[in-house]
Amino acid sequence: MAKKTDEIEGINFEIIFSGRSNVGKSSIMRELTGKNVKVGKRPGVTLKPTHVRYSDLLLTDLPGFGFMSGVKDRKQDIVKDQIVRYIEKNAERINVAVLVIDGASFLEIVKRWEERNELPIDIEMFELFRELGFDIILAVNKVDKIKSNELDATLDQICDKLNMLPPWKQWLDTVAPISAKKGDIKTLKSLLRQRLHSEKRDDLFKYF
Ligand SMILES: Nc1nc2c(ncn2[C@@H]2O[C@H](COP(=O)(O)OP(=O)(O)OP(=O)(O)O)[C@@H](O)[C@H]2O)c(=O)[nH]1
Ligand SMILES: [Mg+2]
Repeated sequence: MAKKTDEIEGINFEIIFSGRSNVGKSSIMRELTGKNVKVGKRPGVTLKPTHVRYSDLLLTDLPGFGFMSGVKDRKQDIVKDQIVRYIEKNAERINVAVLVIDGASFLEIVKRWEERNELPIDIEMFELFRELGFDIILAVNKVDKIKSNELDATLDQICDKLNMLPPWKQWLDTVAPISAKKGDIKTLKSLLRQRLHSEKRDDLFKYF
């Protein structure tokens, strides 16, 4: 089982997985590590930061932002505060932030928020990660739900919303289209390895 502890000593490299509820953060952690991280059909499965540790490397699966089924609004706000507190408290040791989105519903959800004149929460988080100086990877998950002839255009529009000038292929260092469910996360793995390599931590490659 993955650990659920708040105080963890001796970590030199931390990678966080963050994003809206139900986008597949825990599925990615499970695929990446082979550990029995809890995943679920409804939003709001992960309610506390959940860790997988290898040596001095920590992978952290965060609870999701936003709607969670069967969870009260107030509780959602508490969870959101917890996430932001976790991120701010550990900002110094966090090297990489993987922002996970559901590629099949992202544009629709962003449109809904924009129609209400609100800043979509994913975009708010992306900006927070930038401000904190994290190296950001955008994992566009659930691409199995996007028609293959629409994939490039969808990825272009997603980049545009996050202030990355399209075409998305200019952002191959940042954007990883994946499908955790299909077990296809190789673009993400390769970006993570790139980050480990640039920190001279090739010794950690063996873990994924
Ligand atoms: N079609 C498809 N479904 C996926 C993919 N990845 C995950 N899912 C499904 O999405 C649902 C949510 O997955 P989780 O991994 O629990 O999502 P999460 O982001 O950890 O959710 P919270 O913990 O609630 O924030 C599950 O039903 C998964 O099977 C994918 O690549 N494609
Ligand atoms: Mg989860």
